[in-house]
Amino acid sequence: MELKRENVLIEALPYMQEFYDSIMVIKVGGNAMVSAQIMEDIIKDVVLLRYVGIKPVIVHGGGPEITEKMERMGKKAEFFQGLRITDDETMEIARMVLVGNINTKIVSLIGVCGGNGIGLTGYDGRMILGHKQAVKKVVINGIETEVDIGWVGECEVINPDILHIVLQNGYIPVISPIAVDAKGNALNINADIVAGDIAAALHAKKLILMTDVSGLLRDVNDPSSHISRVTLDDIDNLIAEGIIQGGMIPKLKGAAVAVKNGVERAHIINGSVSHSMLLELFTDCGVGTMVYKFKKPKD
Ligand SMILES: Nc1ncnc2c1ncn2[C@@H]1O[C@H](COP(=O)(O)OP(=O)(O)O)[C@@H](O)[C@H]1O
Ligand SMILES: CC(=O)N[C@@H](CCC(=O)OP(=O)(O)O)C(=O)O
Repeated sequence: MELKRENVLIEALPYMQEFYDSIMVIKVGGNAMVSAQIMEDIIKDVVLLRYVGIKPVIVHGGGPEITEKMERMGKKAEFFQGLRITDDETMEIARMVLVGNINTKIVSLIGVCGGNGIGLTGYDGRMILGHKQAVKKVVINGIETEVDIGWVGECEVINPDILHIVLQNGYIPVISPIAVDAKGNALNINADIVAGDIAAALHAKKLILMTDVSGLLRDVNDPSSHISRVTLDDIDNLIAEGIIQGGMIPKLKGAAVAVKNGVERAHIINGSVSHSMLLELFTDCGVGTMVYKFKKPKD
């Protein structure tokens, strides 16, 4: 049956009413930013949200770009449990790529699409205060070894004041996942974790995590094994069963922090499919995986 255009628009009305004036934190992963066209489509959607009275906040990643830049500079990217081992030089490269390149590009695109973006890092307004993660202990061949993952941080405090100021004035904040420690050192934090913490601190209505898969899959190689809903209680089991792996772990952890702290729902969606965010937010058929706190709502 052909869906009439006017029906699509009218289906959006109750959602627009519900979301009016609410804050939504949108995390755009490096893997979602697959092409200039996709990037533009994502930003157009964000600007549309602003024009229908929603207050979007973007947190961006850029892991693949950091790796590419490191390799071009003759440096091997190494990870420990999904976190980039970040020595002095890697921190410099990460800041160059995240702040100097990706953040500026997103802010510029927002302008081109008719919105007002403003680029921020954890330094601005002392927004993301953190500390270096402790040295990790691992057992290799039966011998306990210490692994220092360098300038990788953990959020301690989020000061959302600067975000409220810019949101109140109609800007779309664009946040790089860089925190600052008490001595002023920069810290590299996974962008999903930053997005979860920011959504919690802002008491956002929703956290939307955009990546390159259509949400959580029971079998990562089988797109038909899509899981459309998970509760907070499901997450630990799915990690323990090995179903949630690699880059999906920080996403679910970020989603869990947000939802535990009052964000109504978190959604993991495929950002590399054009306008997936509009479908998730404004139509009756969601397209990703929804993370929520309590028992499953009725189908
Ligand atoms: N159960 C799972 N369902 C879907 N994706 C998974 C799952 N477990 C691991 N993944 C991996 O997580 C990746 C997304 O995380 P990541 O590469 O960090 O993306 P981003 O750069 O968007 O943050 C997927 O491309 C997929 O390979
Ligand atoms: C500590 C750590 O691993 N930080 C990440 C920050 C960027 C990020 O999270 O990017 P994606 O969202 O594209 O994965 C990194 O250096 O890759």
